[in-house]
Amino acid sequence: MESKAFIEIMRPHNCILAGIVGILGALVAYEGIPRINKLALIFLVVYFGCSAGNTINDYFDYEIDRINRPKRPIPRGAIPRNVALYYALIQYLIGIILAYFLRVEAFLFALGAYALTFLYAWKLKPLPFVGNLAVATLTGVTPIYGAVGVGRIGLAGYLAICAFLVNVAREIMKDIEDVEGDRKMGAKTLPIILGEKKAGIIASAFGFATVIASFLPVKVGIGLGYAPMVIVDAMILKASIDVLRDPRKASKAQKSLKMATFIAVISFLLGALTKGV
Ligand SMILES: CC(C)=CCC/C(C)=C/CC/C(C)=C/CC/C(C)=C/COC[C@H](O)COP(=O)(O)O
Ligand SMILES: CC(C)=CCC/C(C)=C/CC/C(C)=C/CC/C(C)=C/COP(=O)(O)OP(=O)(O)O
Ligand SMILES: [Mg+2]
Repeated sequence: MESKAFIEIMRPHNCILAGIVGILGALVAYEGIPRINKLALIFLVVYFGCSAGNTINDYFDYEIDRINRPKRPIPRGAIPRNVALYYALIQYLIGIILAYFLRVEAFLFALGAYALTFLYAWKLKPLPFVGNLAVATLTGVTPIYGAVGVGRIGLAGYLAICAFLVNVAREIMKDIEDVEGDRKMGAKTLPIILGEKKAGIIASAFGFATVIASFLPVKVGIGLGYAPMVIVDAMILKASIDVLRDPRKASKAQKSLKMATFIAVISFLLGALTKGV
């Protein structure tokens, strides 16, 4: 067993970003700075929900990852499959214990989100579009989780709409990217059911919807710090137009959406901290 594989299987880059989005949700909802211990708990509950979800995802995706992602920890033999299962359950337990120290609504919210990450990996992923919606919902509610953790919703609702829409677009683009391996395994993803061209049209529609939704916070006077959103919208528009024209560009487009998401999170944070400027 490789010890570093226990970090790798978490996909920490995703989980750190998700945890930051949880804190962002709390900041834009609270319109101020909540207590640091509360922000730390929100970050960790989201982090462990994401890391446990990634770990259990690789546990259930063992067969398909042997084709699509053979270098991942389980297919390459760095972590035995049964050890990955126990490791995921331990991460779930840590996150739930930490959630207990937040308000009861946040504890129950975490239970539901954790259950959905497990259900996605276990049963929902092979279902056409349902799997995409499940991941996008989990990703979308992350800022809402931070807001629930501090007891208000505020601007976090706009963050959630954008997060949901951009992740539906990205998940469909990832399915187009994985269509060969998924077809061999009999998965029923949107590009397999409808064809790559139609799936590309749907993905780009969600991309365009994200750009429109990204203007919502401007309505409520988010600050000048929001200016980097112009770069985000340009990246999303280009990725969406590319996939609309040629679904074979889905791999590059999904990576571009991931980068756009990272810049958008920073833009929302700066915008919230400069609200009214
Ligand atoms: C206008 C715009 C783009 C706003 C962004 C809104 C926003 C706050 C997005 C953040 C969403 C979020 C919580 C991202 C965290 C990263 C994450 C867990 C994404 C979901 O990943 C699932 C994906 O299938 C994992 O695949 P991969 O990234 O290839 O490992
Ligand atoms: C709101 C709370 C408390 C937690 C949310 C936790 C978060 C941010 C979840 C985000 C979505 C997520 C990371 C789900 C885990 C499952 C996952 C990795 C989905 C994508 O996996 P696949 O569709 O198999 O694609 P790859 O494995 O090829 O990346
Ligand atoms: Mg997977």
